[in-house]
Amino acid sequence: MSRKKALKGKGSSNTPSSSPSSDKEKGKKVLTQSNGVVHPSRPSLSNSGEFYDIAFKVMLVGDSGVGKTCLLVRFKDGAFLAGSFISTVGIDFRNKVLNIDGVRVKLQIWDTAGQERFRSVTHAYYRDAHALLLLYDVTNKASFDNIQAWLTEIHEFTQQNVVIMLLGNKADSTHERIVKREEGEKLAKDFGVPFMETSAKSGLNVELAFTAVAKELKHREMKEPNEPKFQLQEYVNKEMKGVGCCRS
Ligand SMILES: Nc1nc2c(ncn2[C@@H]2O[C@H](COP(=O)(O)OP(=O)(O)OP(=O)(O)O)[C@@H](O)[C@H]2O)c(=O)[nH]1
Ligand SMILES: [Mg+2]
Repeated sequence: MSRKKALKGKGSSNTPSSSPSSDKEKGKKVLTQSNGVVHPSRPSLSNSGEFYDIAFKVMLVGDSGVGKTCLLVRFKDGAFLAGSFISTVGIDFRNKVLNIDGVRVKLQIWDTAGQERFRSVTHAYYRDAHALLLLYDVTNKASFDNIQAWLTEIHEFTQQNVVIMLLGNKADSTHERIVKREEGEKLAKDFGVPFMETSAKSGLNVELAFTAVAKELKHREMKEPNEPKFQLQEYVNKEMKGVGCCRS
């Protein structure tokens, strides 16, 4: 399999037409399959010095304030955006290349605005997504109660085989916690999606959330005929850290 340049750093867009087609715009040959998975045609080096073998689009969704932007910044830069809350306007993306079992997987991660008024912008991006991380805030009951509505919306606008993972974020907020971990687990079980708690603040399980999704996507795309199916929830259960434990 050949390799290709990862898109440069941070991007932002308010229209799907300016979604990450920059590889094509730069005149480089990119093989895009019908499901939108990108297998680049020849090697190249990104500005950050990273090659990749295969690329996927991942979206962060959930109510405003649940911590989507912070989760992405923690994953990409290893930092926490403390201080005043700046709500995302429209949609924005960042890239990160992960080494999954020797394969360089580029995740193009779309950070959406949780506010209702941007919902139609977000809908336009759903159909290209290979995976969604759906977040609620363990200190905000409304954000948890809205998960069912989010899932309905996701199923309406995404590809049928999209990977969905439910994340209960802000797990570091022990005193402010309203939603118990067991409630998150039950909801996820009811809807048949994998689940874990995360904290963009402490870093708890942040790397794992993205790695698990990347593993699932990579396995789906590159599975050998007699290789067993990757068990996402089993992998998460094995690797997951609990609150009060160590950093991810
Ligand atoms: N304690 C704690 N606070 C967090 C965590 N993640 C985010 N926050 C705080 O929650 C607020 C909202 O975080 P954002 O990441 O901006 O929320 P968002 O989901 O991107 O919101 P929108 O862009 O409006 O959709 C900020 O004040 C963050 O500092 C976390 O894991 N723990
Ligand atoms: Mg945001």
